Formats: sequence, structure tokens, C-alpha cells
Amino acid sequence: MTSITIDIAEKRFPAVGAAPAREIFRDFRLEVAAHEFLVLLGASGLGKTTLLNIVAGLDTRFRGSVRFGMPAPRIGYAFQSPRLLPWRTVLENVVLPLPSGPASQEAGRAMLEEVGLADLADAYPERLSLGQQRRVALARAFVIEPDVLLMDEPFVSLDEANATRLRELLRALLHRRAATVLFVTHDGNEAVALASRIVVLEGTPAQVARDVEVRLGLLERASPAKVEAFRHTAGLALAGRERTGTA
Ligand SMILES: Nc1ncnc2c1ncn2[C@@H]1O[C@H](COP(=O)(O)OP(=O)(O)OP(=O)(O)O)[C@@H](O)[C@H]1O
Repeated sequence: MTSITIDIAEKRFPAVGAAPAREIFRDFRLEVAAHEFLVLLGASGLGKTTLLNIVAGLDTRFRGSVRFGMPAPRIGYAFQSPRLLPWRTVLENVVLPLPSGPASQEAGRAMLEEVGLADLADAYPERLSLGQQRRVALARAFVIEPDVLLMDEPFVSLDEANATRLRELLRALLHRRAATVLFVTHDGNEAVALASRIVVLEGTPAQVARDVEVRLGLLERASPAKVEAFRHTAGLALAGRERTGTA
């Protein structure tokens, strides 16, 4: 676990063809404490994925800095789509971020056991349901024992029962090895179910519009009525509903 200090003086994408240049962040600052599970909510196209890519070090074309509270933190990233390599087996996909060797194979198999996919270690991704593919992506993000976990709508497009099971799995995985989490979702209920803190982004360039601590027990988080009541009192009643009818 580590704290993260994000300071983006400017992030813009240049014009491409007919699409004009776009300023995504200006003077944007976000401090994430080491123990936090921070959920980012905000309308489509605001820059949430861009922010995760900057924290991951995948996007370095910005003015500013991302500082961690420890040197060289391990960063796990579960992308919006599972991004499994179709020509590699499930186990091979999970151990991709590790050096090759028997210890990594063993760690990969243990990870698959934890996410309930031990039987599919030698299968190819095309055989897997979307829920299973998302489990593999979780295993791949966790196999490096991350200090920071970046998750970009990792449970999107799953039916509610499957998404609930995966949220429970994520909680169990984090219980065993704590990480600082930055989690993007459009689903305000999912945000309240998981977060210790919810940050709502708005505007162009994106700014923090709301920053809410979530102090609810597990039972309250599992109760739709309690979640709805929390969203209402925290001023999050509409946050995360921007996609209604457009997804
Ligand atoms: N490589 C790129 N070149 C040009 N524009 C880009 C590039 N990547 C993203 N953008 C634009 O930057 C804006 C922010 O994109 P980003 O994917 O970060 O938004 P988001 O908040 O994650 O959206 P969503 O919730 O739909 O995933 C969008 O308008 C997008 O079209």
C-alpha cells in the first residue's frame, strides 16, 4: 500500500483530423491515502481512463507529476475490457506480468485457485464467459501483489448477480493483500458498495465536484435501500447515472 499524490498542471490531447484538441485536466490535484479504496465517478469522456493511465505511467504526455509514498510501487491494472491474449492459456495470461519460471507458474496457479478458475488454467480465453475473463483479469492484476490497484470499470457488462459475486471476490482478495485502489465506475451503487471514498469528476477540464467519505458496514452496503439513502444524503443521488439510456 502506498499514498498517491496526483498533480496535473495540464493534460491535453492534440487535434486529430476533424476532432479538435481537448484539454482534459488543468491544475488538477488529488491525494489518495495509502489505505483508501477510492472510486472515481463521472460522465463519459471526462478523463477517468486518462487519469488511470497517467497514474500507471502508461501516459507520460502531460505536465505535472504523480508521486507515490514508496519507491517503485508495484501497480496492478485491470482494464475496461479484460484484454486477454487469445493465443495464450488462462495460466499464461495470468503470469504475463511475472518473470518466467516455476515460482511464477506456482503463483499463477494459486491465484487462479483464489479466483475460482483452477480448472481452467490450461484453457484458452475464447472458451471463457465474460465473467470468467474478468476473473482472469483480476488474477493477473493481483498476481504481482500490487501496492496500487487501478481498475477501469472492471465489472461492466456483467449481470447484477455476477457483478455482485465479483465485487465480493475483489473484497476478499484485498482482505488478504491490501492495496491502495483507484476504481472507475459509472455505477453509483457499485461505488457505494465498494468505496471508502468517492470522488465525482465534472466539467472540461475535469475538476473534483464532490469528495465523499463512505463509512458504511458490509451489511449496509449490501442493502439497496441503505445504499440509496446514503447516495441521497451524500448528494450522490444522480452521480453515475449519466449513462442511463446511452450504454
Ligand atoms: N489518445 C487519444 N487521443 C485523442 N483523444 C483522446 C485519446 N484518448 C482519449 N481521448 C479523449 O479524451 C477524453 C477523455 O477520455 P477518457 O477515456 O479518459 O474518458 P473517460 O472518462 O474514461 O470516459 P469513459 O467513461 O467513456 O470511459 C475523451 O474525449 C476521449 O475521446
